[in-house]
Amino acid sequence: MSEKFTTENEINTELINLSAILGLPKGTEAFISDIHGEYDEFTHIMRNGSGNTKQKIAELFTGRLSPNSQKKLAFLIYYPSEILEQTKAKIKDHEELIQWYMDAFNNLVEVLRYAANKYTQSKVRKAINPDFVYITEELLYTDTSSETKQLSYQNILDSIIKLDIADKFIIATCHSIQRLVVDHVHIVGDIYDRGPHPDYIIDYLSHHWKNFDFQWGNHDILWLGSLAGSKLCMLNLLRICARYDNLEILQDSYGIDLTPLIEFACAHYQPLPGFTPKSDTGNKITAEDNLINNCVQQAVAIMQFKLEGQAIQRRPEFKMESRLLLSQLSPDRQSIVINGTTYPIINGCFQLVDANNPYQLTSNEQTIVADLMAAFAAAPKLKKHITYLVENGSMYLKYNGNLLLHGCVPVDRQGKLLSWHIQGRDYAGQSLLDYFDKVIRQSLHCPKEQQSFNADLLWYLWTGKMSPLFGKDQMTTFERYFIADKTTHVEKLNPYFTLRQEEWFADQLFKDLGLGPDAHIINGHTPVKVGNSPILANGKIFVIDGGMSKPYHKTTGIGGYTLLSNSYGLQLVTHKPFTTRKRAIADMTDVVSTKRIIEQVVKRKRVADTDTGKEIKRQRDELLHRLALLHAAKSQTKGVI
Ligand SMILES: O=P(O)(O)OC[C@H]1O[C@](O)(COP(=O)(O)O)[C@@H](O)[C@@H]1O
Ligand SMILES: [Mn+2]
Repeated sequence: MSEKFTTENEINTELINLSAILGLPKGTEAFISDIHGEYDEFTHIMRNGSGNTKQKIAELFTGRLSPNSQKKLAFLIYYPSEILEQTKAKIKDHEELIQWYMDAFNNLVEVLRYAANKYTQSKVRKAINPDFVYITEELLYTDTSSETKQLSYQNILDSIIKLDIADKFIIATCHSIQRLVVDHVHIVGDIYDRGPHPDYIIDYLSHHWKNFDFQWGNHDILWLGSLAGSKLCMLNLLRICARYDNLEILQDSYGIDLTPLIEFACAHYQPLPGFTPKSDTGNKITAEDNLINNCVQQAVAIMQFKLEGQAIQRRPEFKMESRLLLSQLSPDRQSIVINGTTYPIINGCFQLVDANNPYQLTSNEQTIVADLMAAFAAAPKLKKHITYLVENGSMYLKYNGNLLLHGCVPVDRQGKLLSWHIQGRDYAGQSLLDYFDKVIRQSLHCPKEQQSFNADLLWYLWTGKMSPLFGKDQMTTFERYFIADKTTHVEKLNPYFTLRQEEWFADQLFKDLGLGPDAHIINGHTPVKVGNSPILANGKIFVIDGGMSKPYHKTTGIGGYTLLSNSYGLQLVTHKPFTTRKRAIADMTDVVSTKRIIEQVVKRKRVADTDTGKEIKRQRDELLHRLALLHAAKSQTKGVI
């Protein structure tokens, strides 16, 4: 601002502009979590403004458009290219098509005007395709009550059709509406893993969306960690990619050559039932991919367990000795002793584990891991995406008085903050979150230090007991592969997850974390099962795991939840499971099933009541000060004369 607004006139104009913004209603924030690479489902939610567009259409058109026509209009806004194509294939009569275009223009401009009324004209202009700014503004701000204006409005619409830019205009207007119905998007973690296209999600956000932020999830940490020099993060993500039939993300999207790994895996391992990959797309996995995924998963899991053993021994402060499992195997590898109990081994694949030195990689394994690390570090698109995730993300975020955090704040059974002693200091609550945040940024800044403390700490963030992003006492990956007895698979959640039902606990957390009494905490991470409520602690804590991960639909029974915060309060949106984009368009299935009002404020919230408002007020004070200086200088000059 320092160079701008120097003359009295400029300052006055900006002061008027800022006051106008402060008086506008607060923009709508959407909270989405656990997208897990489900790009189509994620964009479906973004396209429908997390249910907001449908609501705006109903508010505007009930009594004028039938429910079915409202749905058609909504789908035109969500998927303009596809709906245009469908419509043109159906309507053969020219006159009828012209009428369809006219109706579409009018309806879309009306929705755009309604969505835009919360913003300044300059903000709306930024949401309009530059090719159509003039036309759109003419249509948007024309008062059609006068006869001459009506004629000019009609002429514009006629010209759009005659000039053959009707389709382009419709598509651009629909995109502008999509951009305006939600003002700010928060992604509360886990963009990566399991689903096919986290890469598209990052691309989409970087190209289409200005106002958003990420709070990292434990799965995102694996990707950040891989670039920060953690072999363990890389091996974990590779194993998950193979488990979910998604090695393509590495090979095709990020250009990482997995051929040596695949050849190695297929040469040393035979398919085993416990390593059968899960299909995320619903498509049948080919026999060849089945074999590759199965063997790669085994090869990588074994390297992971070996290097985990080394890290646990290297870092006694992590207190993870109970996870040293390879050394607990019987000499014949047919059984294992855990906590004094002997369990038979299933899916055993320990042929490359040296009984005398179980945590040592073979020389082939060492080469494979080193080459993969180098390939990850040299993949430009991966680097770009991860840098984007780091620069626009954080461990947690305080925004408009609320706290956004993927997992939990580690506490004991009484709800007292648990303290972690690391690198000579104690960290708890916010200082623990800040500590991890700092380490992440540092490690990505100097990613070369493999085996470094920071790299190990990133792996700890994935799987350690004091990790706010994981929030469980242990990750039982080994037991889940190799032991049939399900009691060994249990991962105990931190007491936070039970206590967060209680209002007193929420109030206490607000105090501990420096939040106001009207705050909310928004978490992701744990899928909400049917019958359980995502609204906890009397509406002070929300779990909005989007439940988008397809293999998890069985657990949740629904698609998941998102949360909206607008100028009137908070609304919880329930989504039905999403199948495919094609099916969603063909059946016009709006995945939004219900919208529940959680909290309604008596006084509508304005921009002045938000964090942006605070910044604007700061700017206003600076300008007022500048103006006072100008006035003082002026009166001094007058005095001299
Ligand atoms: O369903 P999968 O692929 O076996 O994954 C289970 C593992 O994922 C985790 O739940 C972590 O992932 P989430 O953050 O998605 O919960 C582990 O605690 C668990 O061991
Ligand atoms: Mn998670």
